[in-house]
Amino acid sequence: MKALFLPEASDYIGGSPNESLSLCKPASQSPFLQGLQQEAKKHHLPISVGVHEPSDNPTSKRIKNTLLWINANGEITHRYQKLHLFDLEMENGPNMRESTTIEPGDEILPPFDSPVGKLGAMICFDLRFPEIALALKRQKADVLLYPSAFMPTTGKAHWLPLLRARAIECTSYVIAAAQVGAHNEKRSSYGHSIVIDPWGEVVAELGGEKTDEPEVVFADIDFEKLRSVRRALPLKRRTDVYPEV
Ligand SMILES: O=C(O)CNC(=O)[C@H](CS)NC(=O)CCC(=O)C(=O)O
Repeated sequence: MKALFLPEASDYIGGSPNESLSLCKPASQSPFLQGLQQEAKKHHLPISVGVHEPSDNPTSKRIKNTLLWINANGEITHRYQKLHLFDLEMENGPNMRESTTIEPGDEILPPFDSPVGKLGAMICFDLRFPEIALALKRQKADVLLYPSAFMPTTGKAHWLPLLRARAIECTSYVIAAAQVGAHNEKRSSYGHSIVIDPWGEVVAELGGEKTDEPEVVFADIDFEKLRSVRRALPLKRRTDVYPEV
């Protein structure tokens, strides 16, 4: 059983807020998504993909940043809308204001079954908020998804330790497919797509030498490993002392 995991914003990364808005299409009118749906069906391969989608409010000047699950019949069966938006203001750049173009979601998508385990959906900047990962783990997620387009500056400093921490503290697999290289004059992404096991060990990663080229990496999800780590390290929370998330 296999599944394909693609990054955040796999449809496009705009060079400006206006470009991002103007390129946005509903799923039913997106040639990119329709292509993926056909391929999913043809190869019987479920696909997780991050895209942009229009707001439900037709007068909104913002769009949604979503993660879609396309099942092996080519149908979109799950949709998570990014909760935390990336606003960054460093003294000498880079700056980023995702909240000007993106409308935040307001719910956690309950983990859902897939051929590669029960999946918990998050997107990129959500990685910095352990509460959402812990809530998904509590709802029985086996695998945490962080499709991303991390910035090179923050990526170098934070990508790996944050992802390993989420895997270790949730005793869960982490799959983080990431955008890589230059998108336009202003934007480029850190890359380093990675799969981490529930013990915190990196089982597959991209990056290495040619960090700027698109690549694919394969990894196995070992359910016996998942069970044995959780058995050995039960992490019983003191929700009598602090609130459960
Ligand atoms: O803009 C798009 O179309 C796609 N979305 C993104 O690239 C988003 C928002 S700008 N990137 C991040 O959240 C990076 C977070 C990050 O780098 C960090 O947390 O350090």
